[in-house]
Amino acid sequence: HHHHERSAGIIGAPFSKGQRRGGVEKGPDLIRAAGLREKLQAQGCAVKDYGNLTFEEVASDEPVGRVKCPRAVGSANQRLSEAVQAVKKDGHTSVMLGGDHSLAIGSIHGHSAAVGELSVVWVDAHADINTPLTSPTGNIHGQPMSYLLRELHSKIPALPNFSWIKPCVSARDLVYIGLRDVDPEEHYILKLLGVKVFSMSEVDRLGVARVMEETCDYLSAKVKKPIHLSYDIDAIDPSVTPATGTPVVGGLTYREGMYITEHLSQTGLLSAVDLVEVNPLRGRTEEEVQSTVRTAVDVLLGCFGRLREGNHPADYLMPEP
Ligand SMILES: CC(C)[C@H](N)C(=O)N[C@H]1CN[C@H](C(=O)O)[C@@H]1CCC[B-](O)(O)O
Ligand SMILES: [Mn+2]
Ligand SMILES: [Mn+2]
Repeated sequence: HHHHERSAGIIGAPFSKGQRRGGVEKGPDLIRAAGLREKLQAQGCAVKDYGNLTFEEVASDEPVGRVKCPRAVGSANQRLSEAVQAVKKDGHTSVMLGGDHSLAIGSIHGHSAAVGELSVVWVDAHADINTPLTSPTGNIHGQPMSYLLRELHSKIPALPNFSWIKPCVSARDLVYIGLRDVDPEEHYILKLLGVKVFSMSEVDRLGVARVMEETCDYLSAKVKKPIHLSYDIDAIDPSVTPATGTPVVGGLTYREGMYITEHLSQTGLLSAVDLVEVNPLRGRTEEEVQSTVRTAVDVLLGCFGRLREGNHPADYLMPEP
């Protein structure tokens, strides 16, 4: 059993109740079918697949105020939190395959339970920081960060199956990349809390290399903390990843999407990754679905050391005649 430099613990979270479109629960198995495990192993990464979580059926889940499916979302994320904590305790980098972005609640909560203070890099067209009272839709996939930030705790009403959540992220330890569809209420919150944002305007102005340099300098300005990367596939342009619930034009190129994870991988601080919002039913053709799923896999391979220049095993020896 030779030593592996990197080790991935895969958790499938086939969950869709943080939003209204069926199909996103098929994400985990589609990403597996595209060869995630084999491709990670081929690049020298150890892999343990913990399988798909099974989420308890919630009988009646009437909205609370505007918030939809709170009981199912709260229960699913409590299970996910426990699962991520266990994967971290087993010594792996956690890889959570969604499912919708409400799953970041459990993923980040469980990661923090295992490692303590952490940084969050949120790659997304959206900020997903609405509170239950600011949300325009009531869909919890647009709200996950509001339950996790200490600075917003006083703005969050009690919800059924949410009382287990302890806010575990400080606004100073959060960076957004790729924003281009932010609700006014979210924009107010981001400004109020002084959250670091690299919207698509900054990506255009600075270029992705400078964005990543500034992201990492900003997050490690005081002390280097484990990084939680929460990657919504809709951060990338819909011309590349159309099979997703809330596509927005003007997104990251495939190349920028890869550069982000190549850069984060090389910090050695990447401790957990979410890859969410892949929805095959939102692809108009099989090719649209496959382009989306292949890109999701490539994003994850970048997290575990894959470089476009190529890679070779540390112990490789050229064949001798
Ligand atoms: C609501 C529609 C009309 C709008 N184009 C749209 O999608 N808006 C985003 C922004 N705020 C909304 C919400 O809070 O419900 C939507 C959340 C997207 C969640 B994500 O996980 O995909 O990032
Ligand atoms: Mn999004
Ligand atoms: Mn999102």
